[in-house]
Amino acid sequence: MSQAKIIDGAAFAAGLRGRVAEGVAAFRAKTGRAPGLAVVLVGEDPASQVYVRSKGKATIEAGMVSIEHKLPPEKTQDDLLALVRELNADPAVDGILVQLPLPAQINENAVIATIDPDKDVDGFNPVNAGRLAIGLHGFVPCTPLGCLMLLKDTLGDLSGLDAVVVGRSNIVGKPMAQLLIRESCTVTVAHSRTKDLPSVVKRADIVVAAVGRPRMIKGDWLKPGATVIDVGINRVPADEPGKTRLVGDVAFDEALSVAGAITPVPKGVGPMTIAVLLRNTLVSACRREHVAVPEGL
Ligand SMILES: Nc1nc(=O)c2c([nH]1)NC[C@@H]1CN(c3ccc(C(=O)N[C@@H](CCC(=O)O)C(=O)O)cc3)C=[N+]21
Repeated sequence: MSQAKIIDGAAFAAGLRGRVAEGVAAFRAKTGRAPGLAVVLVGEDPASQVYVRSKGKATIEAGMVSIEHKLPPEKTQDDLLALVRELNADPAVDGILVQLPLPAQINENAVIATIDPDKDVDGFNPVNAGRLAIGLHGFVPCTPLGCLMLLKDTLGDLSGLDAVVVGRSNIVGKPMAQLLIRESCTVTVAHSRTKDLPSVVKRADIVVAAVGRPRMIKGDWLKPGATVIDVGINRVPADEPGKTRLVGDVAFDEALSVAGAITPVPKGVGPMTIAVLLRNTLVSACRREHVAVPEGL
C-alpha cells in the first residue's frame, strides 16, 4: 500500500524564519531600527503562556524587538483598549497581537477592532478581513496563510482543484476559504451542520481540517491521493496514564494510506503560525517605513 508524503511544517517554518531573519537584517541596515512586535496576554492560562513565550523567543531569534505586556486576569476592557491605543501610537511597534481567548469580561471583537489595521499582524481586524475578501493588500491570518504556503510547496499551482475547508471560524476557516478562492480553487466550506460530511470530503483534492475535534476526519472519507492540511491541535490522554499528547482533527494513521500528502500534528501547521507571524511583522515594518518588502517571503 502507498504511503502519504508527510509535509514537514516544522522544516518549512524554520526556512521561512531564516528568510525573515535575513529580511530583518536588511531592514535594520536601511532604517537603523529593528521591527517591533507587541504581544499582549491577559490572565494566566497555561497554554497561552506557553504560546506567548515561544512567540517572544522566535521574535528575538529573528532579530526583532519583542514587547510583552502581561496583564492580570481581572483587567478591564477599558484598560486593555487604552493599552492597545498606546501601542497603535508607538512608532517602535510594527505589529500588535492580543493573545486569544480573552477573559469573559472583555469583548474580543471590541479589542480586535481597536488594533490599527496596519499593525494587525494577526489579520483579525474587520478591515483586514474585508481587504482579503476583495483582494486588497492587508494582513492575512497567520494559520491559514501558513497552510497555503504548505499547499503551494506541495502541489504548486492550485488552480481548478477542489478544496474542502472543514470549519468556518473567523480565524481559520473563513480566511482559508478566501485564500483558496484567490488561488482559483473550487471551494466548499463544511461545518457542524453539513449534511453527509464524509461524501463532501470525498470530493476534495485539498482538505483543510479546522474543527477542533480530535481525529474526527477518518481515512476512508478521503479521496485517494488528496492533500490533507490538519490545523487541529487537540490535547488527548496518552497511552501512559496521567500523560497527554497532541493529535489533529484527522485520524492520521488511517489517512496515511489514502492521502497523497498530509501534515502531522505536532510539527505541521503549528510551527507555521509563528513563522508567518514573524513574516507579517517584517512586512508591516517595511510598509510603515516605505522600504521594499523582501521577495520570497
Ligand atoms: N491572537 C492570537 N493569535 C494567534 O495566532 C493565536 C492566539 N491568539 N491564540 C492561540 C492560538 C494558537 N496558536 C498556536 C501557535 C503555535 C503553535 C505551535 O507552534 N504548535 C507546535 C507545538 C505545540 C505544542 O507542543 O504545544 C506544533 O503544532 O508542532 C500552536 C498554536 C496561535 N494562536
